[in-house]
Amino acid sequence: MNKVYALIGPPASGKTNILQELAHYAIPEMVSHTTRKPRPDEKHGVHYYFVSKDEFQKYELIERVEYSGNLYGLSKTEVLDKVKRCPVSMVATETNGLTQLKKLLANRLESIFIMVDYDTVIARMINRGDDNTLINRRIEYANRTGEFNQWNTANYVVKNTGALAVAVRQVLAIIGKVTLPDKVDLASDGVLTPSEAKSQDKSV
Ligand SMILES: Nc1ncnc2c1ncn2[C@@H]1O[C@H](COP(=O)(O)OP(=O)(O)OP(=O)(O)O)[C@@H](O)[C@H]1O
Ligand SMILES: Nc1nc2c(ncn2[C@@H]2O[C@H](COP(=O)(O)O)[C@@H](O)[C@H]2O)c(=O)[nH]1
Repeated sequence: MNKVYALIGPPASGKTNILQELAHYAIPEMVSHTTRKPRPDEKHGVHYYFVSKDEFQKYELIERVEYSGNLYGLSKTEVLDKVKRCPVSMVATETNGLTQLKKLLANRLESIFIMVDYDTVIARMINRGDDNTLINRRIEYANRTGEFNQWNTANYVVKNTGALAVAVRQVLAIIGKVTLPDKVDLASDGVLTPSEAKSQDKSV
């Protein structure tokens, strides 16, 4: 059964960055439509389909939300195409989107909560160039919709307060894309178990 993993969590927890890294492993992301203006490094069709409010109304969306004064939504075509074609696909969404996707995808969908603390969220939003009004709106939304507490209900939790690569590796492990190296034969490597060492009178 083809699976979809939703990355959820507070603003600036790193959902977008993690999805960008996963793209290097050929793990596709469902691209949503938004009326928000692109950030400096964002590309149309990669991070979002950036559209006007009028255009936004024309798409057949399976879910939509107003978030911080902008509209966001996933088109039916985008979701069904990815579910049909891709063994694993990813999506970043806020709370309402997750609820809608669960209704549609049922047990094809699993959620991964990207956990960061409050202070880190604020610092990253300032660093990202978000202004104070936007930061306040996003924090208010996150508090109101329980985005800091979704670890309670998510299928998986990944902490993203250290190196991004660590969080990415954990997500890869959850979605079954990390293969373990071959098991090493410790005896043939000259490493002794404690009982072997004792029998050879070597301290360990
Ligand atoms: N592990 C990390 N260490 C340091 N900075 C990070 C880490 N992960 C992400 N960031 C930075 O935090 C900021 C927010 O990341 P990102 O945009 O991926 O978060 P997001 O969860 O998608 O946010 P939003 O929900 O607000 O769109 C970015 O500037 C990003 O570079
Ligand atoms: N319900 C939906 N939420 C979405 C969608 N695309 C993104 N998002 C979430 O919105 C916020 C804000 O994103 P930003 O890129 O403007 O900072 C974040 O939580 C995203 O995960 C969507 O199609 N539907």
